[in-house]
Amino acid sequence: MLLNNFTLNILAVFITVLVGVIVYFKWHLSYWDRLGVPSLSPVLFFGDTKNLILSKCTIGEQFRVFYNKFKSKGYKHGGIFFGPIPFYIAIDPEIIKHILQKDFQHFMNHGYYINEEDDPLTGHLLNLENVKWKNMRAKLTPTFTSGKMKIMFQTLADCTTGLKKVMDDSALNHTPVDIKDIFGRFTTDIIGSVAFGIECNSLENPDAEFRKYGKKVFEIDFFGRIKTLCTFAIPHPILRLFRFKFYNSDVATFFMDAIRETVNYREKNNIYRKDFMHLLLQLKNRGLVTDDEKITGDKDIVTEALTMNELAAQAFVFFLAGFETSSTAMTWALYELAINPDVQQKLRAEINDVLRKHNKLTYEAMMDMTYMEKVICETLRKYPPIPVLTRKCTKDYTIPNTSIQLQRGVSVSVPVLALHTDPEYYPNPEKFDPDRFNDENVKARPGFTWLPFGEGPRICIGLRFGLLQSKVGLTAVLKHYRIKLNHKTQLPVTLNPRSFITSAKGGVWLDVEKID
Ligand code: HEM
Repeated sequence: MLLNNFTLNILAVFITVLVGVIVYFKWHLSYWDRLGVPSLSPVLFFGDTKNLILSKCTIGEQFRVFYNKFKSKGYKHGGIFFGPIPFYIAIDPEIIKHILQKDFQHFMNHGYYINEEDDPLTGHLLNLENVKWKNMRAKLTPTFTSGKMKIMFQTLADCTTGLKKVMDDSALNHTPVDIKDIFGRFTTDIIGSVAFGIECNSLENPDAEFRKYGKKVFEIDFFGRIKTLCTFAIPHPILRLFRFKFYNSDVATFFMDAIRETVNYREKNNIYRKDFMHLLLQLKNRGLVTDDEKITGDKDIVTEALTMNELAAQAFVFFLAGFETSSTAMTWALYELAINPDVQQKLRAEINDVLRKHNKLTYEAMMDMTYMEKVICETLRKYPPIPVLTRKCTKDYTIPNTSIQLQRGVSVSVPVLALHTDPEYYPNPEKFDPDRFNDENVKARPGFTWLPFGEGPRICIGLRFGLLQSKVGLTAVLKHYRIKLNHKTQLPVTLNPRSFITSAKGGVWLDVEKID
């Protein structure tokens, strides 16, 4: 009898807690309705993102479903639940413009996890917030000017030798290439060289350590997904209290050691090399970027210099943000060129004309390739490597022309893939048509409807470099090889739901024919 009473009491407590939790979550899930923002039909635990959490679609596709649902009802914005987390979605380009540019002070941060003490590589530009971000952005901006791109160009062009060798082997042996893997090795070699000052040789040796760890950063397994969700769901001060680390320790150790070794070697031997690492060393030792070859010596410090950990985190983000995005863009470009041979031929004709005029591959030649630019823009439209932009609301904000107030701390998103495939802005969006980026067509479209690099003060700092290395890679391939789609490519092509970056499930496989 005593036991029965005890059991009943436990049961009663359990049911009360359960009912309490359910009531709380029901109330929580009515957050957008209470605010007056159009919402969908969120359910417990999954929110509105069941398909995404169960890996049935990509984040870009999931947000496109939301976008279409809100837009079809005439709404300019909406509110969804990413699991239990409320996310505001801007649909109307005018609202997007306010968020990314006009009212930037309210949306300055990405909201990603940062723990400089226990996980120093998280202290990079993409993650930094508020004043720290502003200062770091100001310091790094001079490293990405067109002048600096020009200086680095040869280091970048040198990596095409390895690329051609791999393509030659494929053409000679009639073996199809997994082009994403080849371009991944190409951009690893480039960024390894310009950001770390290391000859990675991953084109020659696919098992090179740099390639191995570079891939590992992007391979998000089950625990990686849980970790990522934690960084959105749990307040960051609590995570920091428990010394939560985002990057796996083997990855962090590899990159920290590689950077430390390069820094020590260059400082000890006063080495000058035309690359990002040289500019980062100037920032560390002199506090600013200059046009000379000095990395140490007189202290010209005008602002605070970078610490060793800060330098390492910035070199790391150049790698993180620079290799997979560009290799993805080049992969999709070749996929489209393989299935649109007329566009491939037109682009090759431009490459031949421009290279004949300039005699060799130079920075100026790359700038002259205007059709190439359009092909890349159209590729980034159809397949934006980063399909959704995110921001954190950092100050309460009244949405323009409404009385709705977004609260500080709420996550905000811009559904890039959805905008890029909206027939209102891009008629017949499935068609690959570089002429959409002719001057008159660009002018006819509303602004803030092409956002592969983001926009506003937080726009991709490496935009120029990303475009440049994509142009160089495509030029090196198309000048010497005709490409066709190999039957190993899974058709119709679908997006890989296990990747945050917009990539093809099963990869893109190409047959390569050498042009004499
Ligand atoms: C095709 C190539 C690339 C694409 C599509 C791309 C795309 C993006 C996007 C969408 C963002 C976020 C912008 C926003 O939130 O508004 C970003 C930020 C960033 N990207 Fe890129 N990126 C590319 C290449 C590169 C390269 C080559 C580098 C460096 C070498 C780089 C470094 C960065 C950094 C450091 C940030 C953070 C900027 C900040 O928060 O201030 N990216 N990129």
